[in-house]
Amino acid sequence: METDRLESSLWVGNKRCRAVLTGWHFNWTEVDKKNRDKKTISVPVAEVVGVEEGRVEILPQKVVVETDKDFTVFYVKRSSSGGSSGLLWRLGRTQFSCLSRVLRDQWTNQLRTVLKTHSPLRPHKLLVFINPFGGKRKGRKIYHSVVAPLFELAGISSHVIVTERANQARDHLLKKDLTGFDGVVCVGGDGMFSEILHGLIGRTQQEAGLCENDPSVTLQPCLLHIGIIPAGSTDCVCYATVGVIDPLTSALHIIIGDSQPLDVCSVHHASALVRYSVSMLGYGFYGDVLTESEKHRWMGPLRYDYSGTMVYLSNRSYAGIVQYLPADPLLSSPRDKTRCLSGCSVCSRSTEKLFHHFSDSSSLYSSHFSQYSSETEGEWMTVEGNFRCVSLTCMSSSCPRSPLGLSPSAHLADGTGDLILVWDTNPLGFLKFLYRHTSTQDQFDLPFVEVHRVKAVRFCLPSGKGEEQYEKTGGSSGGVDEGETKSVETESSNGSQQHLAETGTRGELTNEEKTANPFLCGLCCSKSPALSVWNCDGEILPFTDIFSRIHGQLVHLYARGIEDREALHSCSEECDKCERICILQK
Ligand SMILES: CCCCCCCCCCCCC/C=C/[C@@H](O)[C@H](COP(=O)(O)O)NC(=O)CCCCCCCCCCCCCCC
Ligand SMILES: Nc1ncnc2c1ncn2[C@@H]1O[C@H](COP(=O)(O)OP(=O)(O)O)[C@@H](O)[C@H]1O
Ligand SMILES: [Ca+2]
Repeated sequence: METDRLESSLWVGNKRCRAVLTGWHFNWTEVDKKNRDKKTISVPVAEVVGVEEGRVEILPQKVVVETDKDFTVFYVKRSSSGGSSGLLWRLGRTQFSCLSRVLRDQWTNQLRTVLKTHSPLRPHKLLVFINPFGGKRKGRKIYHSVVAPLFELAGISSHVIVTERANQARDHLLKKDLTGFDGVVCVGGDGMFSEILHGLIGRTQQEAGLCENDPSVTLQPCLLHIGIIPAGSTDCVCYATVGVIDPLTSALHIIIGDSQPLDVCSVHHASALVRYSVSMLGYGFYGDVLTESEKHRWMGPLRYDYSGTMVYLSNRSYAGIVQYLPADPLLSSPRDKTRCLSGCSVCSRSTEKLFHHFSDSSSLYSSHFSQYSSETEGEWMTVEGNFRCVSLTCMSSSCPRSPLGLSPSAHLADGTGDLILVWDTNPLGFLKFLYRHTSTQDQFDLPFVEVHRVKAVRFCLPSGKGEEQYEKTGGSSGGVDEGETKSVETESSNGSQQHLAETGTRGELTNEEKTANPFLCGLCCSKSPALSVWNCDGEILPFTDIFSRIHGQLVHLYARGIEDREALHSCSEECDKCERICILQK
């Protein structure tokens, strides 16, 4: 790396500094200070955003003062982020003065060369889709005032498309020429991200000659990276992969070419692909919340709180049979209280398994489709009963509404998902479950909740009951069968079934609770199970019977996972102890 090294005196304001550029870091230290006060500021080359000749400002407005001996370096600077779990990134800026123009040019050229050679994933050309109607309808403004100036500074050229209809971005990615693009950026919410996801996965499989409808196929990972500039309602994918909802932070992750692999869940019905999901595939409560919220789109992001309250008050439960293929319990567990953070070791181990130790996963799933198959890898579990909700998430699905998410210990890229089963319970119990999502209290530590780390899931309505036998949303048509039971079974994948246990419906009100709260009793005792829909990352699915499977690391985002705040020093300004520039508050 010695050829990349450059060292000289530079001035920052009226202070003389010794500046050193190696292949990995750009450091400057004030030289005239007494030894103990000496402070080195060190910026990893990977986090340099851009270098400009002269004295330059970019945000909030571009101001350039052209001079011969000055240059300005822009880089990532961290700051604490209020209530969110991750770190906010800001644009750090330092102006340097040199003794001569020749030295100035040497610094700017060398910095640019090092950037090119040591940050291979930085994008040069991006395809940007803006949903002008997402969230609070600020997508266009956010892109043009915050993101575009930074892309220009970083020398990224972008082709911008403001969408005029739903699915335009998906169709573009499926059909149009994508030559020369390094990545695709969506400015919008989870729905917009989902369009990009479908477009890119579909395009990649088309080009690889693979059939997406076959659930046993090992899908081809997408080469183009996806960037998300949050401008939606839930923004769960952004929050769960970056830790904050902040367009500037996300733009900086895109510029420096961060890379975060992400698991994707495919959803099939009757041997055809229905959709892909990354955040939440939810039946019951979340399905009904989505159905209700679509009627109130005009409320913007608040529609979910309003609809959530309405659906909660309607107090429904939903019957179903859930089958799941557990993941290896030795690798991790949804209740191990760990969190998937930047550089997560569970995800790294899974990268090795997925890509260096190639095995044909089709045998795992084919057994479930072909009853004649003799494959016996994995053992399917079966449960049946009445649920408040059944959710599958292949990441934590944290969002501002729920800072730790649906499954706080889920991993972004471990090739598994977490299946959360909330059995029918009394209204107070279910409220407790929901409310725990807003705090650090464990939502799985309730007697009517189960969570399983899984590789695949199947759901269907109880046998003999067609959809027509249920009331679509919330009608009450008689009492719950008093002696109702749920059953837990295992099924070896060659088809034989083995009965394991039988337990009564959980979560009924105790007599004391009934006396104390006749309203709740009235709410809870009069409904028969209802029929719901699947909420797949904010889209309603047209089928209730589904098969779903997790595809490890199918796409890559311009992100790096949530940075651990504790791992950074708590310094009040630029800090020589950190490898990074941080401005965390004490
Ligand atoms: C009492 C407080 C309860 C708070 C419960 C919070 C649970 C939050 C779980 C969030 C999981 C998010 C998964 C992400 C899904 C998104 O892909 C997807 C699409 O997003 P987009 O519109 O940005 O495109 N979003 C959604 O489907 C929204 C799901 C949101 C559910 C929120 C439910 C709020 C419930 C409020 C219940 C209040 C009961 C009060 C009783 C008096
Ligand atoms: N120009 C458009 N007009 C109408 N719908 C659109 C347009 N562009 C995208 N969409 C759709 O809008 C839906 C919601 O978008 P999203 O950006 O996720 O916002 P929100 O988070 O508020 O739901 C997505 O499913 C997307 O397909
Ligand atoms: Ca996962």
